[in-house]
Amino acid sequence: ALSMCGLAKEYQSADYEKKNPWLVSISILRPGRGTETCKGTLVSEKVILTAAHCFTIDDVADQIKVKIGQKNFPVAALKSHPEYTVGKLRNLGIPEFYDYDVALLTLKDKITFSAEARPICLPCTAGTTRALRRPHPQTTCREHEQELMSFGNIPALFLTPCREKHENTVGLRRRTVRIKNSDKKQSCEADAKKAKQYKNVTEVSQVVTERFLCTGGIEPEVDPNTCKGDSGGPLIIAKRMRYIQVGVISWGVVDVCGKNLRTCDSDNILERAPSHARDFHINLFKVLPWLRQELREEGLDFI
Ligand SMILES: Cc1cc(Br)c(Nc2ncc[nH]2)c2c(Cl)c[nH]c12
Repeated sequence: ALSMCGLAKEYQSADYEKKNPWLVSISILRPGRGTETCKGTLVSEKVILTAAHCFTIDDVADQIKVKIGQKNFPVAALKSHPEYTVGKLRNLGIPEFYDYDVALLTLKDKITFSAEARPICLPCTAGTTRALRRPHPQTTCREHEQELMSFGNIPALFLTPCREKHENTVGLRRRTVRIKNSDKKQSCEADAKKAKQYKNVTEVSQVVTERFLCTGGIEPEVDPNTCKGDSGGPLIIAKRMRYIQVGVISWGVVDVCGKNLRTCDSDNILERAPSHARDFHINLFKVLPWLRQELREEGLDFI
């Protein structure tokens, strides 16, 4: 049977690889310049979705290490979105521009799905129609967007590493945020100008384009924030224990983490982040033509 996307072990004692079997850790080895780490998601038997800004023009596939569950997988190819151009606005004094900040890694070999390695659901695929318990093929892509991204501030979640208090191991925590999609959208986007890299931004729409979803801040509730290392990770909407990825974590206004990991226990919920600490994610509904094209042979059955 077609593998079911967005399905995870839910029992409390399951380790985090089983609770988030699509989460991929990506390390890019740069001889003499250390290693950059990013996150990504498994979207088919051999393709990983992540952020384009994790890579530089000189990175080649064999420098990239991918870990899913506890296993490492070699990478065959890296392809960033053709419209991603980080230096596009340099002449306006804007050093980093994250429009179309998405990329796909293709693994050398197909992965056998297991409790530790399973794909997440992507918008406008038959898998998401099934996950939403809607009739296939009658259900349309527009209906996916209406059901998932309807009006209002949409509850969503992202995953961030944390330090297990007692052992010295790294855990993973689901953090709930609200996608500001209505009355709070304007003020969410306006805070982009408070990023130190964006002091020369005159018009917010220069850096917050149509491709972005905005989370963070303290209205209607305090949202946790991403860290740089979360780049490329998923922004997920959970519907009846099925998980659908609607965004890719791209950039944020304040790097609330710095070097030290936050502890996993939930007592430090009251983050010290300022109200203008916002995060911006590439909206997968806005890069569908590219996803369809690049994933056309992955058996995802786009609708
Ligand atoms: C997830 C993430 C990525 C990047 Br790149 C950051 N850096 C940045 N944002 C604006 C310009 N550069 C941040 C910050 Cl800051 C917080 N979270 C981030």
